[in-house]
Amino acid sequence: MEIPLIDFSSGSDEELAAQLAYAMGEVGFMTVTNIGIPTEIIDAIFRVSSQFFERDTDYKHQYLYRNVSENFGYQGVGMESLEPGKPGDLKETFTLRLAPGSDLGEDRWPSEAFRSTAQNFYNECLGAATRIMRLMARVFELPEDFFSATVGGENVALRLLFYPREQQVADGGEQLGAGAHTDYGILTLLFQSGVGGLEVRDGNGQWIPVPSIPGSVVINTGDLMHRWTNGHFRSTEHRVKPMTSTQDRYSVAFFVDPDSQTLIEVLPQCVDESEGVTYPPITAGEHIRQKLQRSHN
Ligand SMILES: O=C(O)CCC(=O)C(=O)O
Ligand SMILES: [Fe+2]
Repeated sequence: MEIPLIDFSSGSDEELAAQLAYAMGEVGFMTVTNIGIPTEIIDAIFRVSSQFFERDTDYKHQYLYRNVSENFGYQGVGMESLEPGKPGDLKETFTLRLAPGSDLGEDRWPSEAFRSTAQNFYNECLGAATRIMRLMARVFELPEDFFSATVGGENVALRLLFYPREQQVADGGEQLGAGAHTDYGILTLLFQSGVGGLEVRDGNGQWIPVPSIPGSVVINTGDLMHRWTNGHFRSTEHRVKPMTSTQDRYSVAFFVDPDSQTLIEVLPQCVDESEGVTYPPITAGEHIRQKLQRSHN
């Protein structure tokens, strides 16, 4: 299995939609270049991220994550297991749900520069994600804003991720940087800083590395897209290997999920008589709540 590479600066919308349909239908992941997010904005979020994670534990603990309904704040190594039941992930994170519209107090943000950089980056990512969602709607011959109209922002989250170097791996190799999981919502944009470690699982259960290509963004579809399309778009399992070498790894993820009240029902055009409807309807809120709970126990 190869991760398809798609250049968004060339081709008509129809051609891009066809490439996207192939990538999401066969792999569930693609690497995209020229999505239109300015390099300075990407560089700035990585700068803010490393400045934060380099601080000491006492400092970072001032901004601790409190609960899954806020879905906001800092988590240290071991505080989350993306693969439920496994030892905690060897990563640190700063999660920012609804970065621009957040009504959490000033004291929850490390600095004004952190806040404005995160908000700028969030807005750019939302623009890029909207373009992708419109192409996805085209694939299923839906009105252009069918998917994007469900994304008001209440379940959209930006996440800064830091995988510190030289980790001691517990339980005979069971512990990972990020445990094997599928993402929850419509799609995820993932930016990597040049250090590899992300892997996706192919149909034979083999783990395939996703290279970190400078200037590119990795995009994958999540569970709710999988359900909506009756499995036509994949929600592919992925994980991050633990950083046991002398290199730190940074990444930034932007999760695009529908508003809680959105009822995710299999699209009629995705049902053919032989397969029937595979998934019962579920609200986006219920699905996201279940997944967040499972990884934060
Ligand atoms: O850090 C990465 O490369 C992937 C992180 C990830 O898959 C996630 O947070 O959902
Ligand atoms: Fe993920």
